[in-house]
Amino acid sequence: MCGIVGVVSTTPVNQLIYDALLLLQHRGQDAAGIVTQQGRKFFMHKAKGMVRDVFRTRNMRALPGNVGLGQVRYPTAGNAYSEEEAQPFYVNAPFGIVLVHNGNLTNAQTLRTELFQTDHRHTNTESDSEVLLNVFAHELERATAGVPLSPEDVFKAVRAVHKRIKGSYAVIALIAGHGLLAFRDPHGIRPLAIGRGADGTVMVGSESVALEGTSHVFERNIEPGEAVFITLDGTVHSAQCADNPQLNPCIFEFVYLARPDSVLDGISVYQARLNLGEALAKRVVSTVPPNEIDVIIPIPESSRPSATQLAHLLGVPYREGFVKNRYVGRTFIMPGQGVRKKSVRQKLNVIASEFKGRNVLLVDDSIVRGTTSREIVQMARDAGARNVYLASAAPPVRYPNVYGIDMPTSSELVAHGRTVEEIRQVIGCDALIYQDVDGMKKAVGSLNKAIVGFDASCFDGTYVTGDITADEIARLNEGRVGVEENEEDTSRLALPNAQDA
Ligand SMILES: O=P(O)(O)OC[C@H]1O[C@H](OP(=O)(O)OP(=O)(O)O)[C@H](O)[C@@H]1O
Ligand SMILES: NC(=O)CC[C@H](N)C(=O)O
Ligand SMILES: [Mg+2]
Repeated sequence: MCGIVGVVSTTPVNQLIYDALLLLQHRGQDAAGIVTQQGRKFFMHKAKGMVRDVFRTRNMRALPGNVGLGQVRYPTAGNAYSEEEAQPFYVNAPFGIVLVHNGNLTNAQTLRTELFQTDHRHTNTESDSEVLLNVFAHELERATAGVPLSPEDVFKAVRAVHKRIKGSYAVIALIAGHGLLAFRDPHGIRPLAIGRGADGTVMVGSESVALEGTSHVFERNIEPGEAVFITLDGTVHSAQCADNPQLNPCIFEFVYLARPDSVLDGISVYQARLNLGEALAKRVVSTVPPNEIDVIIPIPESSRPSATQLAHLLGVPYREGFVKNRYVGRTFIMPGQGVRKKSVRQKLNVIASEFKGRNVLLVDDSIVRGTTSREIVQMARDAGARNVYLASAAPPVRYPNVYGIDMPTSSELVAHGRTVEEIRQVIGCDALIYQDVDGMKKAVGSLNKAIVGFDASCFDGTYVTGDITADEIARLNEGRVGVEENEEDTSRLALPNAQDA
């Protein structure tokens, strides 16, 4: 999950791309980059860090032109610490292409070998996105009938890309002197939308909030498998480039990744979270009678809509018991377990009066490694809570994610191989209530009946692009830097009074 944006306008786009990236900052905090084009020349600035830190005034001044793209990175492949793997990526032939990618390729290693041995192309990083760019460049070279490029040439290249690459990919690319291309994988796992400004500016971005927050009107989602090519005069061409497109958006976008004020694939993220809270209410009453709960407290930020709806339905007061330091980013998308753990305490502090002598029900949107929950439950106890119950608006996360969420191995997931009772003991709460998988799918899916199925692989172990074997998962993690050495293997966590599963 990264944030991507692309713009074709008649006025300078540097500030517009910067503003859109700020609105997508929650999708990636590790690196940021922008490329603009003036004449035939690309201007690029990218570095590690958040948008505000990466772009100083001098960098912004050095990004001229009326067309461009940008990305905020959340590393899920390659090297989380490498400056070179910040996006956009550039290749000089054919024409000159820069590209940004949200998602994760599951056959990047095979493609890297193929690129070298068959296509004779060099990749210089461990990033799957660089592989994607080179596959696209190779196919564009083959598809080009003449200069200037026709939209049909571009679509032909995208068709070939869909045949070669596997995994999840929402992509925006700028082809020098020709236009801006956007396409989505045949399952539409990662989101991508297009909209327009009053002056005719065309914008493509990961979430509707990037369009609306910069005064553009959302027009539609890019369809799974579809490619949209916007020529430099703002004309939009589009074509379906996949043989069997099927919309299977990632359900974790609705649980945690996306901003609540976004609408993705026709579903309001906020409404999805309210529905998850409603479904969770039914699960809570069967475990803890509402009259034994004095107060419901969300774990800020993402669980708030679900917690309000849960409190409303149970008729229990909703209170704020944790204050979030707004200057600390999202902890889940930080690379490395050490920094994630430290950041929970830096990020959240208790209002002790809300806990003292009370039975509290804490609500989170999801429990992944259990980093947040274990700290929070202890903080609630230290603040004097009598009983600390914990409810999760998502089901247990039991399987690795291979589509762009940083959950590469099952051993780091607190729910992997454990019963709910065992997880409860690891987290240290007095009762633990999870959403169930069907309840989650219904809660979100009822908001757009056209969606036949979600990618819910981290919850149900079903991979929409075809079965992913344990070997493939291991191969995907080869060459990853910035995860393993810091990662805490939760299978080694001691259970207080029980044997590990
Ligand atoms: O079990 P864990 O491995 O700790 O992961 C789950 C937690 O991480 C996320 O919060 P985060 O701080 O990233 O963002 P938020 O402020 O949007 O809730 C999520 O909302 C959970 O609170
Ligand atoms: N999560 C993402 O979308 C990341 C994109 C790409 N796989 C990277 O690691 O840079
Ligand atoms: Mg959270």
